[in-house]
Amino acid sequence: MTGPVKITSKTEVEEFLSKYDDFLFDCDGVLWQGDVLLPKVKETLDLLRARGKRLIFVTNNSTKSRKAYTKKFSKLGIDVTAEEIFGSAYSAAVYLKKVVKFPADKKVLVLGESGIEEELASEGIQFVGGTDPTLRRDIEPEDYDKIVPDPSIGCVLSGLDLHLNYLKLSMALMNLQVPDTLFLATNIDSTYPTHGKLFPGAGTMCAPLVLASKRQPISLGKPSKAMMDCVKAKFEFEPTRTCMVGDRLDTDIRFGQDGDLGTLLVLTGVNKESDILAEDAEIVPMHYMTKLGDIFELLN
Ligand SMILES: O=C(O)[C@H](O)[C@H](O)COP(=O)(O)O
Ligand SMILES: [Mg+2]
Repeated sequence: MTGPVKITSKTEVEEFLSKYDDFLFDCDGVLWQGDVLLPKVKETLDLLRARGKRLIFVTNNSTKSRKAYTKKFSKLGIDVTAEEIFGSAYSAAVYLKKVVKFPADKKVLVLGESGIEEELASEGIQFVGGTDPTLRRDIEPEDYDKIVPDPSIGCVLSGLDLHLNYLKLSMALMNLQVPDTLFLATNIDSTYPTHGKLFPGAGTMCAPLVLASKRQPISLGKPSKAMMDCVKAKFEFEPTRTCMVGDRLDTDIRFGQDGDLGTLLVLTGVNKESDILAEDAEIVPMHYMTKLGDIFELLN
């Protein structure tokens, strides 16, 4: 197996760029950490666009809808349309609408933020939970009798929820104990890279439910085939001329490999150089570089 090629020179960047027409960019840990753009990201994206490359943004972060992401990009000085963004909240909403054909008289119980709510609403799917402020409280003694399976709930959908609590977990578990209730996750990332550290990821929201319900969710984020099928259907790119750029081996790089794309790992997020150079490394990208901005810096 040829080892990963580290891109460190102008010649290597030119050779790398000549292989691809389309680039799928992961966001957290590649473009930014939290709300801070990583070095020379804007310059790199502008350079790729100037060379006629197509840019698509594929994020597992379900806290924002595609529309909300366009605002985040704009605040960071980068013009991106909602059509160029494909988030796990959108992936889950499309899956419920188009694959599950979720009944109009049923609701989704959401453990997550507004991104999930907005994408479900855009597909005409009813939901409860999510950012509902009445659920952001301790469980009270009188709740135990009130929390029962709700026949109007057809699905429990979990994502990165910055307001998780015992009350919401209890409501979700009651409904997951009904076998017909669908158990979905926007993604199951173990950690969330921000502020130079690793915080609990979306996977830690559904983990308690997996343990308690003895059920596994269907995950609609990277590296799921469901997400790749959706992205391929929407953008119709040529896999061998498309590169997935990510910071996480078990989501981004796996996603690219399973989709027969080229892969580039950047070391500004979850995984480090030692993870791919280790003898027992299971997932190894084709290429890697210290940060995405190296593309701009090495060419200038
Ligand atoms: O826990 C999460 O949801 C993920 O860490 C995070 O959102 C990943 O986002 P991405 O790197 O796919 O943009
Ligand atoms: Mg990432």
